[in-house]
Amino acid sequence: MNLIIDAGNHSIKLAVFEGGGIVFHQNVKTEHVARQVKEVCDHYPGIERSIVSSVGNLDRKVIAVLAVFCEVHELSHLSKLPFKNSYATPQTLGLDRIALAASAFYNNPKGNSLVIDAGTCITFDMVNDYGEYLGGAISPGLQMRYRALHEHTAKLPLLEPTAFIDFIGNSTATGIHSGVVNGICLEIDGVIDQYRSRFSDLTVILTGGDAQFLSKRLKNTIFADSKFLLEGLNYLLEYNRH
Ligand SMILES: Nc1ncnc2c1ncn2[C@@H]1O[C@H](COP(=O)(O)OP(=O)(O)O)[C@@H](O)[C@H]1O
Ligand SMILES: CC(C)(COP(=O)(O)O)[C@@H](O)C(=O)NCCC(=O)O
Repeated sequence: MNLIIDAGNHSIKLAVFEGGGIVFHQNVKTEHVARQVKEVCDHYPGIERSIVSSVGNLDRKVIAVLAVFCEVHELSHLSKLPFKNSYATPQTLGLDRIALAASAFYNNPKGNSLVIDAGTCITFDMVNDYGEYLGGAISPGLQMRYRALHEHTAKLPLLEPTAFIDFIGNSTATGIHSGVVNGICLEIDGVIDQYRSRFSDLTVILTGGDAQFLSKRLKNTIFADSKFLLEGLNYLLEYNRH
């Protein structure tokens, strides 16, 4: 069994894999991770290995707790990758983006894949049909856009994401919802179109905390998979076994 830890900027995800499939997964708040890791390891004594990917503020204590129970691989730019990484600054590439690229590569090794992760940020990551990771884009996420409008103005309220009726907002609230939600959807659809014009037979994956909310609002029909990143980390853990 493998224990997977994905520490994003919003939340930390724990998952247990057995024989390539997920048998347990959970979102945990930062302050509870060390305790939760111990509970999961106690509950699944079959856990032998673990991989940790952090782009957030994961307490080093979590790694120390984990090391008591199993072998730990801390994902880094020095980890072995199954694809060619052509990012110009591999040492600064987000570890979550490496995991997404790994998942894209394993799921579609001979095809073109674009992964869109709608989390704290929205990231776009491209793996081509030669198994080469090219990079992509980093854009503000859904909550971040609502918060930015509130925090950088005197008058705009902080709103929660909601379905809006028309792109012409006729009030402050509907104007904000249109700007944020309609803006993100047009951005994602537009970016997908750009990639489709350059790459034939492109597979597009949408994942991350806001994937479900956004997928039904996008023009492009794409596959939303919430476990995509965790599966990428599990592949990388197996790939980095000694
Ligand atoms: N339980 C939830 N209910 C509603 N929205 C959620 C929930 N959990 C996460 N989200 C949404 O997902 C986003 C974070 O996605 P996530 O993939 O967890 O981000 P990160 O990888 O940056 O930690 C938040 O901005 C929020 O909009
Ligand atoms: C872009 C990110 C902040 C996204 O983080 P997330 O929204 O998944 O929490 C993260 O992948 C990161 O810190 N990247 C480093 C810069 C780069 O990828 O080039």
